[in-house]
Amino acid sequence: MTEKDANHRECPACGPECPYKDEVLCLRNELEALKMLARTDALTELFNYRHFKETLANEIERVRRSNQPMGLVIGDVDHFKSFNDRYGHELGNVVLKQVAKCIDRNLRKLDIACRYGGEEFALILPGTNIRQAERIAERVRQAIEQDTIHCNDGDELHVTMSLGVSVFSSERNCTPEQLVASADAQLYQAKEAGRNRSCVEKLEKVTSTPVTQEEKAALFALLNADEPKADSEE
Ligand SMILES: Nc1nc2c(ncn2[C@@H]2O[C@H](COP(=O)(O)OP(=O)(O)OP(=O)(O)O)[C@@H](O)[C@H]2O)c(=O)[nH]1
Repeated sequence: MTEKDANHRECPACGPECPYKDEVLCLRNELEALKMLARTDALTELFNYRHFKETLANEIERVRRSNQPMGLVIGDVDHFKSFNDRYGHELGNVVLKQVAKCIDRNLRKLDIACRYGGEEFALILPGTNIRQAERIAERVRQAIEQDTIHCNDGDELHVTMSLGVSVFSSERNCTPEQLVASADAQLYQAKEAGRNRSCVEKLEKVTSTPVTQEEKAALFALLNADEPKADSEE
């Protein structure tokens, strides 16, 4: 919106002649800025954990309705404690900011990058299947590996990241917490396997949907057929 448009906007409370129009519009803008701030991590400027939690729950609902899968990647900077101990917390913070930028550069517009906590990052990837999520995780991993951190004394440093990849689809029945736990388990595998790698959840292909006895009975009733006595007799 141009400045001219903004000046001609009606007051949302009392219409065009409202004497408090400018004040109300200004407060409204401030409220929007505060809302954004409440969802942003102060250090990295990515979304924060609060936004992650809300968005993950919403995206899971969207998958259930749209049938489009969603990827979840959790990444953790390798040996970050040693890095902090050796180079100091301030440089550690510089690294976290740079890692965040690197992640952001390597995602698509619709992807949602969050700081999960400490040196952990979470990426919500709407409309993404497990193979695509794996490719994105690898792209991020390689970009971080190739990025150079320039220190004030001229030194050049590098960090790496381990990542766990999981996916939610409409065939899957799990809670947001279980999905996070599954990506976390893959992250653990990546650390165990030597770090600086991504590990992907092995999904069992769902070939049939389990049907309850009640659903079976209802189906047979609909078809006016006799229900077999027990599964073992079929
Ligand atoms: N500089 C800085 N350090 C942080 C921040 N948040 C967490 N850390 C540090 O990140 C380190 C995480 O260490 P660990 O969880 O032991 O893991 P690690 O050393 O990265 O080892 P692996 O994950 O096993 O590769 C701790 O030393 C925390 O103090 C932060 O905002 N800034």
